Amino acid sequence: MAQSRINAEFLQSELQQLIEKHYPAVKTAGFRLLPVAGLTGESWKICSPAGDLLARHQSFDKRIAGADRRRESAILRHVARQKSGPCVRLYSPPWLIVDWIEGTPPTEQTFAMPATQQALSRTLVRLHQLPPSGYRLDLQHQFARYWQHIDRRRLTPRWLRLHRKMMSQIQPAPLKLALVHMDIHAGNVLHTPDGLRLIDWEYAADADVALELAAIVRGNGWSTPQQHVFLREYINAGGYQDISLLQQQVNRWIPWVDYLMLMWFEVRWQQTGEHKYREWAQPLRP
Ligand SMILES: Nc1ncnc2c1ncn2[C@@H]1O[C@H](COP(=O)(O)OP(=O)(O)OP(=O)(O)O)[C@@H](O)[C@H]1O
Ligand SMILES: Cc1ncc(C[n+]2csc(CCO)c2C)c(N)n1
Repeated sequence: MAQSRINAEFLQSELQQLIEKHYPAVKTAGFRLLPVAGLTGESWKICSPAGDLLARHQSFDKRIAGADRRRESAILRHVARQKSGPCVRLYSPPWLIVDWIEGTPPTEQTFAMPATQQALSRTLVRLHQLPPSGYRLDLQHQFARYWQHIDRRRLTPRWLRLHRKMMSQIQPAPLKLALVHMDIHAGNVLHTPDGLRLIDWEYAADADVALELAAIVRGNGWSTPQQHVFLREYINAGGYQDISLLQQQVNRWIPWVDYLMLMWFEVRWQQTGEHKYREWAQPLRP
């Protein structure tokens, strides 16, 4: 705890210097740094009369967990014209500074409602119409990296067998390769006057659109009827023509998404010791 406070203080002063160097206008207008999302010092809201910003630090742990600020910055620039994500102001490793988006997130309840699903489907379809970014997602490569960071004592023979299977299986051939966000949940969506916008693009990459849809369905624990409503909305918004093919492909990706979630929860449990990760991993453990 004391260690993380010292780390946060160090990051705060590093960020302070970065702003003073790159933003004379913000320095002159005055600014405050507010930690967001816990006390690790990874994300700071920069509040200034010249406009609010969000600074995101690349930590070693987050890099192991698959987040990459360089990729995030490149992808945010790639989607900039659509205004579906925040605008990048500065990428100066290990810091990425983006605009703070004023908006309200849906609640867990409203997130699963038809109106939100319709708006989300439209945003996703537009995103999935962009050309790929050049950052291709390779799940097996990611699994292999996660494997190095899992507590060996938690492995079981069944898990070992599952890992071998996931590593040797051929991945489903993409139905439609596109830029996908890969971390869509109520906390990463904002209702704004410009429509629904997405934040937290740290896992975005090029992959099959059906993988994105499978990740949404599993990550948000949607029931089969909710899943159908959502896929129907995605089809209605022009995302794909054939619902049964899309449904079949989403189903193919589900074991991959479940394994991704298990591995990520296990890595985060190992890194942070936060019990929520161990609890979330439990139902996915073979
Ligand atoms: N560009 C943005 N504009 C407005 N609010 C934002 C923006 N980015 C993040 N936020 C807010 O700040 C909070 C923290 O964001 P951040 O992505 O840094 O951490 P997190 O989502 O809690 O953690 P993790 O990065 O591990 O997913 C978000 O929950 C959101 O409420
Ligand atoms: C390609 C890809 N890699 C890692 C993650 C990180 N992640 C895996 S499970 C989970 C929480 C709930 O789904 C998060 C944030 C991702 N989303 N997409």
